Amino acid sequence: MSGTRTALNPPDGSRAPVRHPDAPAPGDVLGGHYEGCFGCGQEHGLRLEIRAGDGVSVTAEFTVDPIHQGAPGLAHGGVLTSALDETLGSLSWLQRVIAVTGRLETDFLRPVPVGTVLHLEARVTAVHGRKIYSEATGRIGGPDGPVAVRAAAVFIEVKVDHFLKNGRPAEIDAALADPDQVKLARAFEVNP
Ligand SMILES: CCCCC/C=C\C/C=C\C/C=C\C/C=C\CCCC(=O)SCCNC(=O)CCNC(=O)[C@H](O)C(C)(C)COP(=O)(O)OP(=O)(O)OC[C@H]1O[C@@H](n2cnc3c(N)ncnc32)[C@H](O)[C@@H]1OP(=O)(O)O
Repeated sequence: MSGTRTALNPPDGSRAPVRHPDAPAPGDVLGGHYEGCFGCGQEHGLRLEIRAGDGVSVTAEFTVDPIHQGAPGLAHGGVLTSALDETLGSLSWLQRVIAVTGRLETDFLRPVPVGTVLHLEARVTAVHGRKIYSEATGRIGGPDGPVAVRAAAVFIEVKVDHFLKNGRPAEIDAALADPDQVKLARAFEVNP
């Protein structure tokens, strides 16, 4: 097994993930975490609408449009990885923890034609300190269809400060001027 794979395996002493008591109910649509986000913003990008699942899991449907092509008539692998990344990132809502992608590995198992509705599912498998281990699949034809893409990831828990310190000031100032954005950031920081 390679070193990179090892980093995606929860170490000894990991704990099971815990669904936050105030997590959205299974089936509820999670709001986006930021309107400017390429993954979940509704004005541009992938416009993903993600729903809470059971346990610490989420689901989403991603329609592959012509702007998502890599080869003629087929989805670009980087776009599919972005859809997986966003779906995995939204597991934050179930745990009420802010986390960013540390490592993300995608297996591309089948080509995904334009027009496909990719059925995405992601879940947290384990937590070790600030490291959150998770997995996702994208299936063709329905939630039980064949797996076209599969990902394993480690997300790292961060505080709101991570964005305040590292983001470009223009966008940070605009986010801080938006009461809904500030309310969301506070809700994620208050964790029992
Ligand atoms: C007012 C504005 C508010 C806005 C936000 C408000 C609310 C938002 C709510 C939720 C949404 C949050 C996020 C967005 C969600 C979805 C979008 C999709 C997800 C993404 O697209 S997000 C962008 C891509 N992402 C990055 O932009 C990360 C760049 N990166 C860094 O910023 C640092 O690199 C960081 C912070 C990751 C770590 O830095 P650090 O100094 O804090 O921590 P440190 O290095 O000490 O690591 C601590 C432990 O993590 C292990 N560890 C670290 N890195 C690892 C790796 N790569 N692989 C495996 N393990 C790793 C260490 O081995 C150690 O493990 P151990 O504790 O066992 O020793």
